[in-house]
Amino acid sequence: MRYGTKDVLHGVDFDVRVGELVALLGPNGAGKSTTIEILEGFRTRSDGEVAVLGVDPAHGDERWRAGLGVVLQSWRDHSKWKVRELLGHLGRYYPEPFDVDELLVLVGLAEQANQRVGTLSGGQRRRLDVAIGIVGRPRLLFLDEPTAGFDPQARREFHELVHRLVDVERTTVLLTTHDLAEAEKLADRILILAEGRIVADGSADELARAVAGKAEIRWTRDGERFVHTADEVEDFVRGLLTEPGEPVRDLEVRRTSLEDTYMAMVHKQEAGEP
Ligand SMILES: Nc1ncnc2c1ncn2[C@@H]1O[C@H](COP(=O)(O)OP(=O)(O)OP(=O)(O)O)[C@@H](O)[C@H]1O
Repeated sequence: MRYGTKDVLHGVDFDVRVGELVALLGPNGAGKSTTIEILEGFRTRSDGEVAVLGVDPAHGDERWRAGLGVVLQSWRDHSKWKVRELLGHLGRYYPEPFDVDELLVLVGLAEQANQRVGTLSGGQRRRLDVAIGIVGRPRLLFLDEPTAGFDPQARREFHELVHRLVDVERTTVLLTTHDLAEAEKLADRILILAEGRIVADGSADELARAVAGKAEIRWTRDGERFVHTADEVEDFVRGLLTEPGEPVRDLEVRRTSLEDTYMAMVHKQEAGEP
């Protein structure tokens, strides 16, 4: 993808399977929004091939668009509407919308059904954004930094909602986030984008193993603290526990975190390493 004379995406090539939740990670300016906007049909690509629900987004019609869910911060324009009325109204634009009461329960807004949008809390408004994004029962949902600004409780509730959408509705989700714990918790697969290229593609575990297969093992024995890195954790721990001598205490096994992996992958790309 090129803006003017500047190429911002290079050979970005990936497939998302039905029912999969894929997280797109990357530093600021990596090209996440550009990628998502091309897939949503909001931005015309300068080159390459794209198919979303079997259709080129540059030529997607109304029916195609009805299969997509896009979560925008749209509530601000609707502050005088009551929650139930707004969802009922928006649902009429789709061929097979959610039943409004079912949707309110799904997103956890049943108690706020008759409240005006302008009186909802930040977390409740974000749930309403999601409800608006999914009112047409999309097959594919785009979530762009969905929990930015959430408190821990609202974040947890939002994660449960996304899990329900994937498990119960079989919705396919493409999510961007800067929250690595969120990606690790939600995503079946993680794509890391750096400088417009995909530098990693796999589950959180697979990515961690690709960077460093080792795990760090810590323990205390006879009042002394020990740290060791090992490839074969189970073998090492079994040996440790069956060794004669003082008992092992405070045993901890720490795998490479997604943050370690992410930093290593992005740094490698930025340093121009193969
Ligand atoms: N309309 C535009 N015209 C020119 N350049 C643009 C335009 N939109 C984005 N860019 C450039 O394209 C690159 C990718 O931007 P993009 O917004 O896709 O990144 P991002 O990964 O979503 O970043 P962030 O995490 O900051 O949201 C950046 O270098 C940005 O400056």
